[in-house]
Amino acid sequence: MSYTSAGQTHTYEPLSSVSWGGDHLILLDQRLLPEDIVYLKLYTPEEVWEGIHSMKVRGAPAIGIAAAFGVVLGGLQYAGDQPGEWLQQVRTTCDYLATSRPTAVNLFWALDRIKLTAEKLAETLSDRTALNAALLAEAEAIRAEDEDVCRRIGENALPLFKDGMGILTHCNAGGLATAKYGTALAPMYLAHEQGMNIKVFADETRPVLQGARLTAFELQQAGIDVTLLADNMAAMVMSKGWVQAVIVGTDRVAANGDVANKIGTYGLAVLAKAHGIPFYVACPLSTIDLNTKTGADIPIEERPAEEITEGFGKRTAPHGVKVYNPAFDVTPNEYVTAIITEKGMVQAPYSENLKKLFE
Ligand SMILES: CSC[C@H]1O[C@H](OP(=O)(O)O)[C@H](O)[C@@H]1O
Repeated sequence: MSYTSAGQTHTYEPLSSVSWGGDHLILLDQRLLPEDIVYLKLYTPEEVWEGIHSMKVRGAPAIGIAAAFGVVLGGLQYAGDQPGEWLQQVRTTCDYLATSRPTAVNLFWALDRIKLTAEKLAETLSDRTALNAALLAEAEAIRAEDEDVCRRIGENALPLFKDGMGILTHCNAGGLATAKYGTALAPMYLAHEQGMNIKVFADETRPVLQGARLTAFELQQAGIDVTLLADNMAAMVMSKGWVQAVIVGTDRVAANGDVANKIGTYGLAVLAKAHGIPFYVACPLSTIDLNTKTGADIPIEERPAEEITEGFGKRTAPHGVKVYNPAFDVTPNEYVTAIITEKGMVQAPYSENLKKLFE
């Protein structure tokens, strides 16, 4: 990727969160960013499950991509010569990886897709090597398609931006959460490539600090003007007139347009409405789940208390204190100005307009 500043063209290669290493999955351990860049080699579905569950890899599309390669690792573990047994191994691996995290629908979308592919392959192929090679090709396709989809989301969201605009975002919906470019951050990269001066305000996003550790890192690496905020500062920044748009990613959009995203998003949407600021959600169609009727039906992950009580490398709360640590919240569709996808922008009435995306 590249951008021009002061007449100088700068090129850089953004970090890749998930890639295939021939017979293993390569994961960038996002828990260690921004201080340490550590790539892990994973050889078993169990390692992939743990990588997703512990958030070494995180972000809805990236989770789905990692899980797809995890299923390939499961297929490679089968040593027999019966396609039916290989298929059962693949199905068992899919069911296992589906238990790694509950909210991001891309996990289940990717697992369903790779399982369906395996079922079709087992009808026509009998050689184990051929079966595994074809399943790997599907996982690679999921990854490659996500990169293209994210770029198209960026292109569709770009018209919402203009020179000098202040944009606030929450958590990390950047290249680290996807195959490349990200969703909410994709238009920021394109705007910057085209010489547009945007000012991004990134919420730190407690308790896992994806905004501080990942979004600020990504945007600084790209030379984009980014200001880091504590999560309690958004209202003041909006009241100063510094923000003209909020754009976030999502982990699951319900059929009625309710949006599950990182905890704190709902509050931002209410603040944006109160200040007359548009609130945009950027996502691929693989994050829109028409089978989930409303936000009330979206499973919300609760994570360990230690994420809150032991941040910053030291204890930050008394032992034994009760902790509530939901990783996501749901923004009702009436707070969502528009949802930007690879197929274009969708606005209310979401129940009918989201359905049209799949027709
Ligand atoms: C482009 S999906 C990004 C989405 O995923 C994040 O959750 P987590 O870091 O817990 O995987 C967050 O909700 C982002 O908006």
